[in-house]
Amino acid sequence: MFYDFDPQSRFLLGTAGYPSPAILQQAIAASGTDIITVSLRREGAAGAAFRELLTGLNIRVLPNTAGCHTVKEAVTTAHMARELFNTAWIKLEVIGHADTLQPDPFALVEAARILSAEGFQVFPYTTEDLIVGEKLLAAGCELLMPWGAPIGSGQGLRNIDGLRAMRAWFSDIPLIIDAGIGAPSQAAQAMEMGFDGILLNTAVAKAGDPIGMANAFRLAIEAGQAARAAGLMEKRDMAAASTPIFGLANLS
Ligand SMILES: CC(=O)[C@@H](O)[C@H](O)COP(=O)(O)O
Repeated sequence: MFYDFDPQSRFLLGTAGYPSPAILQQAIAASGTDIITVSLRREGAAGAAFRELLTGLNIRVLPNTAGCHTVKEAVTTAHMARELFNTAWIKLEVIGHADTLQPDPFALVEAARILSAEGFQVFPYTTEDLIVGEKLLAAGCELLMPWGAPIGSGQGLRNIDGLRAMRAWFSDIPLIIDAGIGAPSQAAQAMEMGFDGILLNTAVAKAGDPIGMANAFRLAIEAGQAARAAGLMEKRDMAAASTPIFGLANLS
């Protein structure tokens, strides 16, 4: 569950930077997503146009505070988002570093505390840091969104060990990988590791064929989820014959 919502799809899609609104609309349909995220600061007053684009699609909007660098900016943007989209959901981004777009953990926790106390259901974009994760939960968040890699980098899961530790540490908390996913195989890998969802934008929006790529990510995320559910084999250091020798005909 992501707060009060149990989505069918574990693919959360960003809506920025598509070649056209029509391609965005078709990419959303091809992704099979139940949740799209929209940037208030980038879309500005385009809320009405956005709602129109979603007509007929059974999709929940997760507004985000992309581009915010301070607690005040993020909180103000969240207030605007609530008005515009009539939702208590907010994907909270408070960027601390212009080059890496790394979240500012101190401002993030503070903004999460303020917004949670105001009744928002906060989806915090964070790192794989366990202590920051603990603080975000204490601030009122019910899920965490660790980065795979810096936004727009397409590097995939850059700190596998850190993410694995996070998955183990927060075993009962929904964890959604957010940002830095560049290829469907990386999304499948995260789902195989037991993450609960994947949020991405650039890899689809900037693909040669965004609709085809949205479909490819849908398949990969479903495959990773199914593989996890089916029980992946343990890795071994040594070979283990896959064909049993018991019952072999004696040819000597
Ligand atoms: C759209 C959005 O919310 C981004 O800030 C998000 O983090 C996606 O990152 P990528 O563009 O790297 O997929």
